[in-house]
Amino acid sequence: MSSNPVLLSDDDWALFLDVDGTLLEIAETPQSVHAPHSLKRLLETLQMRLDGALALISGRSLANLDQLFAPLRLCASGIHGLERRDALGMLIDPAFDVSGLAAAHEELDRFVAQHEGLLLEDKRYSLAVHFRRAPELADRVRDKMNSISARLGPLFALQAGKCVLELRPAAWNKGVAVHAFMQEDPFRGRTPLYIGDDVTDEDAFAVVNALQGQSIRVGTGSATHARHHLADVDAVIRWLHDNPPIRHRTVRAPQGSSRSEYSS
Ligand SMILES: O=P(O)(O)OC[C@H]1O[C@H](O[C@H]2O[C@H](CO)[C@@H](O)[C@H](O)[C@H]2O)[C@H](O)[C@@H](O)[C@@H]1O
Repeated sequence: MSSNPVLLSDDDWALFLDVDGTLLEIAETPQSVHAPHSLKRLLETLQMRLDGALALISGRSLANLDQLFAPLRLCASGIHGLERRDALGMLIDPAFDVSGLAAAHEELDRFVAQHEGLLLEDKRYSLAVHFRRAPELADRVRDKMNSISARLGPLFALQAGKCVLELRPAAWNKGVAVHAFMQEDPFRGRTPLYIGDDVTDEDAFAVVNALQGQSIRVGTGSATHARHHLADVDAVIRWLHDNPPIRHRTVRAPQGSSRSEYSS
């Protein structure tokens, strides 16, 4: 795995960015993160230079992403690939029946109330239990989520993350979202570049690799499909500033040979 990703200068890039741990430093609770103005400006600039081929691919809900990055309303996928907003601003929100989660919600409400430091995040289609403030409870959370998962059956998957375990619809993942964006303008025909930091980004790395794109894992420690590596959130922001993936337009020279030029 290379720690100095290099972009081929004459590719037309489509950029996919994970959020927590990639663009935003991990914080004690989901609500305590903040997207600085400089980050929003960087995303806006990249989006323009890519003619719109930039999407956030997050475990957070779309509504939550819009709050965090307001006033930007970027192309995005929320809840690990389940929700999606395309480049026309259209919402693709599969009518997934979540009634099966109601009993799990009640059970987890009680469980979290009995264990100080745990936090239940209800994302409508999924339920996440955070234990960042009580890491000693990790095994107990795992046991509880495993037992609920077994009762819910194969429609829901148990998703691990950073100090979190989540029950989410099994049919979607971040790879599904990246694949869907790549079928649509302005992503179609581009070379995908995905940057992410967590186990939930691995499906997307695999899809991007299969499309001959670039995959970059942030941080170290776990096995990964990613082919490149950046150290942390600061390194990601610096790298995006220094190596902005942009759109190149191939223009025909008079003799019929071709050359590339930046679209900006
Ligand atoms: O796919 P991502 O955009 O990376 O989102 C993954 C999860 O991020 C949030 O939880 C994580 O970040 C919190 C804030 O830094 C942190 O307190 C928590 O421990 C992390 O797991 C978010 O709350 C989840 O819904 C996302 O799935």
